[in-house]
Amino acid sequence: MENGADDGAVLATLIKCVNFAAVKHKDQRRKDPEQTPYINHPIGVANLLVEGEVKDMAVLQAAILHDTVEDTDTTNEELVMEFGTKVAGIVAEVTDNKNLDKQERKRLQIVKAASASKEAKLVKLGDKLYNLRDLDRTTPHGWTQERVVEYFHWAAEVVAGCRGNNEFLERELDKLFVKWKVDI
Ligand SMILES: Nc1nc2c(ncn2[C@@H]2O[C@H](COP(=O)(O)OP(=O)(O)O)[C@@H](OP(=O)(O)OP(=O)(O)O)[C@H]2O)c(=O)[nH]1
Ligand SMILES: [Mn+2]
Repeated sequence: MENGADDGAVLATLIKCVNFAAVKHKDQRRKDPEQTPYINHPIGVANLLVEGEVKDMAVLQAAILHDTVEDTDTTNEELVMEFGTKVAGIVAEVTDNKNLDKQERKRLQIVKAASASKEAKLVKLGDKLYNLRDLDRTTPHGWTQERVVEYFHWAAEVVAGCRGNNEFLERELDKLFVKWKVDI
């Protein structure tokens, strides 16, 4: 069956989004021993949401863009201009304030998760699932086993505030929490 004009527009929007994130993250690598290109992470988070049958385009776009403001020179205004207020708003909700010290940033993620929008909670669930699967697969460069275990426990607290939004993502997260003996 031939694709309709609407399908073309949806695809064009998603490709623009992937390209924007790829350009912004172009010099970044993951912390795994293989130094995987960073862009694999945001694309992978969006792909987890697709596996979880998330259909909301704004959520999928926000997933692809979710680390651009936190980790690159991208501004919220730029996202508003390029992708609109809804997508930019979701990204803003999942963006840590890097001016705060790390402990405070981590504490705020737990506090803010519970009152976040459903859209932001979905991105958070995908982000945490991707990062925990990564930690389950391999240890980032320079991380001790204790730091990995701590991340699992902290992530479970953030995930607690995001529950009730996606059965697939929450089930996959729970499998990892059970494996790593984290109380849920
Ligand atoms: N597990 C894992 N994480 C990696 C790797 N490479 C980069 N990261 C990123 O590191 C962050 C988690 O490391 P932390 O030490 O807790 O955070 P920090 O980078 O902000 O200091 C995640 O950021 P984030 O996506 O913004 O999420 P989060 O900080 O909200 O958890 C994750 O995407 C890797 O190889 N494995
Ligand atoms: Mn992320």
